[in-house]
Amino acid sequence: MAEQGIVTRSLSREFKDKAGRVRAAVSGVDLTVEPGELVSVLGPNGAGKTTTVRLLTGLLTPTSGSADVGGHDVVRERRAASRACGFSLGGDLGLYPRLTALQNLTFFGLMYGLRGSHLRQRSVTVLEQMGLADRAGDTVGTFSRGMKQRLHLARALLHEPSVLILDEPSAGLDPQSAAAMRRLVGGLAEEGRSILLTTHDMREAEELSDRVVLMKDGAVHSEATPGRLRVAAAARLGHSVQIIWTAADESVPACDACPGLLESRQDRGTTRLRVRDGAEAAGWVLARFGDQVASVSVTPPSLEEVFLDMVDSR
Ligand SMILES: Nc1ncnc2c1ncn2[C@@H]1O[C@H](COP(=O)(O)OP(=O)(O)OP(=O)(O)O)[C@@H](O)[C@H]1O
Repeated sequence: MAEQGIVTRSLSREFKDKAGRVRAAVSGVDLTVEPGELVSVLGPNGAGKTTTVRLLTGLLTPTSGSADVGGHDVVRERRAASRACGFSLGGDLGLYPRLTALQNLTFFGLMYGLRGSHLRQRSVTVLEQMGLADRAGDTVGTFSRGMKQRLHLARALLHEPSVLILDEPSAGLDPQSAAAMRRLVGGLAEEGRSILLTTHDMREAEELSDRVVLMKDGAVHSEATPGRLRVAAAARLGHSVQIIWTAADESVPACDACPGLLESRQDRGTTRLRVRDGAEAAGWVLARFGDQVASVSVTPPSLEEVFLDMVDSR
C-alpha cells in the first residue's frame, strides 16, 4: 500500500527554556521508515520522541533540517504531507467528548475533505475495524481510555493514509486493552502501511517492530531490528543461560567454574547464569553435566535491558 514512508534529514528543533537559554529538543535526527515498515521509537522521558512526532505531523516546524512524509516535505508541502499521513497523538486531546464517536469522525472526515456517502461509509468501516461499531452513537465522554485510543486510531485511518504516526497508542491501557491495541496496530502494519510508533512498552516494540530506533538527548542513539539490538548488547551485557536439571532438588551440580561467569542463581532444579559468552557456557555445561541436564537455553539481553543500558550510557 505505502509507496513512500518517512524520511528525516538532520531534523532539529530548539526551544527556549524559562531562563531564555536555547535547548535542542531534537538535534540532527536522520530517521527513515521504509514503505510498509513499522518502526518504533523508544527513549526515556525527554528524549525528543514527541517533538519528532510533532515535527512530522506539522504541529511544529523544524529549526533546521527537513522531513518528508509520504513523499511530501512537511513544511513546503504541508497539506499533501498531512493527506498522506494519519496520526494519533492519544489522550483526551483531539476528540470532542460531547459528540458521539460517529459525529467526531464526521467532523474530522470533513476536515480531511471527505464528503457524503463516502464519509459515512469510511466512518462505519473504521469504527468496525476498531471494534467500536456498537458504540458509534455514544458520546466520547463516556468512553474508557482504551476505547478513546481506538477512536484516535479510527480517526487516523479515516482518509486511508499510507503512513501512520502513532504516539504511545497503548499508554495507560490495562494489559488486555494493550494486547488488543497491539493486535490492531499489527493488523494495520500487515496491510502494508508505513508506521512510526513511539512507545515506552518494550513488549509492544519487540512484538510489532521491523526496526527499533533508540533516542536519547534529542538524537538517535542506535537503531536495528529488536533481535540485532539485543545480540549487539550481549557483547557488553553478556548472555543469560538457563539450565533445567533432571533432578528438581538441591543435589544439582555447581556451575561456579563456568567460563566467563558474571552471576549465578540456583532455584529448585533450575540454574540461571549470566555469562560473557552464552555458547561457550552452554558447551561447558553440556560437556561436564550433559547426563543431568533436561534443557539448556541461551538468550541475549532483553530489549528492556538494552534500553536501560542505553539510558545509563554516556
Ligand atoms: N514546547 C516546548 N517548550 C520548551 N521545551 C520543550 C517543549 N516541548 C518539548 N520541550 C523539551 O524538549 C525535550 C524533549 O521533549 P519531548 O516531549 O519531545 O520528549 P519525549 O521523548 O517525548 O518524552 P516523554 O517520554 O516524556 O513523552 C524535553 O527536554 C522537553 O522539556
